[in-house]
Amino acid sequence: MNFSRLIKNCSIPSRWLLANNIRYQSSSAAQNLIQVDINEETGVSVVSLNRKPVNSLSLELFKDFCGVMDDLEREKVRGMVLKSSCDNVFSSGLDITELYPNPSEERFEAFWLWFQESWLKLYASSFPTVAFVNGHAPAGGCVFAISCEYRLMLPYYKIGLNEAPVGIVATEWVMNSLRAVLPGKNAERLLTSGRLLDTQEAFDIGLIDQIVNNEEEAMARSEEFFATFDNVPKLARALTKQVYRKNDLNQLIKNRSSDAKQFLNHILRPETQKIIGSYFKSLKDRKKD
Ligand SMILES: CCCCC/C=C\C/C=C\C/C=C/C(=O)SCCNC(=O)CCNC(=O)[C@H](O)C(C)(C)COP(=O)(O)OP(=O)(O)OC[C@H]1O[C@@H](n2cnc3c(N)ncnc32)[C@H](O)[C@@H]1OP(=O)(O)O
Repeated sequence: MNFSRLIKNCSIPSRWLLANNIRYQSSSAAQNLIQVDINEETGVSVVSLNRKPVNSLSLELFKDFCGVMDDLEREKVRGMVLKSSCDNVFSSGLDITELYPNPSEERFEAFWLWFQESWLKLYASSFPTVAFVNGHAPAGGCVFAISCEYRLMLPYYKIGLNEAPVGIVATEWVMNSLRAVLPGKNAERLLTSGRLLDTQEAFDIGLIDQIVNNEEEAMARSEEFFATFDNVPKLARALTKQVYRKNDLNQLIKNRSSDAKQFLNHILRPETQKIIGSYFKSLKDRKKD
């Protein structure tokens, strides 16, 4: 195998960004949408999604996430723990206001490309990744979690890919990330039913790896996970992960602009807009009851 070609092919940021003529520029330093804390002693970085109240995923959050991932690659961190700094919610998924009502083509295209970019950087990161699911993780929240290598979750929350009931078809690369974590038939059932599982159910079918009771425990379990790689050369580990995930990555890399167009066409269909609109209204109305 030609390793130098492989490394070049895995040079995640520049190759993929330049292909789409988009470059990282921190969009929201003042908003502090992502908090990063690197422990100098252990080399572990804790990345907290911080878009109050429920970490809905906006264009600005995706841009900042990509910037953070680039920084962590440069810093050569030993591992990353991804968590939320919002109460009770890991992430509520894509910000519905990016999808409804009828987004402008320009904004939506940028939104989707940065979302793809976030997934590519997380899914192919050279360092080990742990999701500490410290709150509900529907839809895009679940995608963040399944794109990491290891999942820890607090009890009594919900996780799953509920795109279908919201009128959205999860894209193929999202389905592939789920298939990488769950055996075929469970993955398909989770996607087609859009059912959200509670922590125990998610553990029972293998969607998460461990249930933890608090943050301290989560950090201790993460440290144990990172320690399993301490005697493995970093480059060999990273390339093994990237080659193992290569088919999933290539499926998106080869189809980035058609993926964005397809999703936009789907979102702009009047029937889809209607379903998302009534779903969003039901979210707002829930509070009034
Ligand atoms: C590596 C990168 C991976 C990224 C992957 C992303 C996407 C994957 C690909 C495919 C498609 C994905 C589609 C989606 O994600 S669509 C979004 C689907 N999300 C949901 O269905 C969740 C909806 N929210 C909830 O169920 C609940 O809010 C909650 C998360 C369980 C939290 O409940 P809680 O009671 O604590 O809060 P509220 O419900 O009162 O919410 C507070 C406030 O926020 C508004 N809100 C909630 N979710 C969203 C959202 N996703 N977008 C925009 N706004 C949201 C809610 O309406 C409230 O607003 P208010 O004005 O009433 O205060």
